[in-house]
Amino acid sequence: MTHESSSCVEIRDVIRNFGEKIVIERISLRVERGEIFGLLGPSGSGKTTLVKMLAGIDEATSGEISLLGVKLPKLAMMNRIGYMAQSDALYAELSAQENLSFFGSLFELGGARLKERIHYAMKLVGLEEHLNRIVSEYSGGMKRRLSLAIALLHEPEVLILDEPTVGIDPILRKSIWNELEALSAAGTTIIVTTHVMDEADKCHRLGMIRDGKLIAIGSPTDLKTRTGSSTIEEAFLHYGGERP
Ligand SMILES: Nc1ncnc2c1ncn2[C@@H]1O[C@H](COP(=O)(O)OP(=O)(O)OP(=O)(O)O)[C@@H](O)[C@H]1O
Repeated sequence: MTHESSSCVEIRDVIRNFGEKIVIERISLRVERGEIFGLLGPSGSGKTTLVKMLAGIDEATSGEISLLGVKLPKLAMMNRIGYMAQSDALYAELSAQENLSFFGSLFELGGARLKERIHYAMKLVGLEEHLNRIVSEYSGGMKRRLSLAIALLHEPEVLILDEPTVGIDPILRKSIWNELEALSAAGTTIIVTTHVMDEADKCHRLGMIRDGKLIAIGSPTDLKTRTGSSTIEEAFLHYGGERP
C-alpha cells in the first residue's frame, strides 16, 4: 500500500525482541526526504538492529516501518535503498571491479551506465587506482570504502550507512561527508549511525538511542541548546541521565 507523505521514513511503535531480550523498545520517528539523519548511541544500544529494519533485511516484532510510503519489508524497495552494513559483504577472491559489476548487475546496471557509476563511486571513496586489485589484498579501511561505493552504485533514493567511516582517515572522511551533503542537497535521504561526535554534528537531525529507547531527537544545535551543553557528547550524557 502506498500513500502520499513528505516523510521518507516513518517508524511507528517499533519493538524488536530477540527471544526474551527487548533490543528496540517502542521507537517512533520520522525522517524527512533529503535529510541527513544520524543515529547516535553507545555500542549495543540498538542502532544496527534499527537500521537493518529500515533496510528491509530484518523485521520488527511489532509496529510498522514505511519507507517512501511503502510498508517494509518489501523486496521491490531494495532497488531504492543503498545499504552499507557494519561488516563488509564483499567477495574477497574477486577484484573490486568484479565486486562492483556483480552488485551492479543485481540492480540491473550494465554497459556505459555501470562504467560511469563505478567511476563516480570509486573516485568518491578514493579507490580509483585500486579498481583491479583483488579485495583480499585490501586493508580494512579500503574494504569499508569499497562497501560504501557499492551502496552508492545504483543511485539509491535512500542511503542507510552503518558506521560508514570507521577505519577511514580524516581527509577522506571529510571528502565523503562533503559528498553526502551534496547528495542530500540533491534529494537523497541519508540515515547514518555513528559514534563519532564531529560526524553527529554534521547531521541535520539526530536521534539519540540508549538501551533500545529513543532518548532525544532534534538538530545538533537544538539538542545542545536544550541541555545547555557545548558539545553533542555532553548533550547525550545529559539525556542519558549521567549528568544532573
Ligand atoms: N540476532 C541477534 N540475536 C540476539 N541478540 C541480538 C541480535 N542482534 C543484536 N542483538 C543484541 O541487540 C543489542 C543491540 O545490538 P546492535 O548491534 O543493534 O547495537 P549497536 O547500537 O549497533 O552497537 P554497535 O555500535 O556496537 O554496533 C545487543 O545487546 C546485541 O547483543
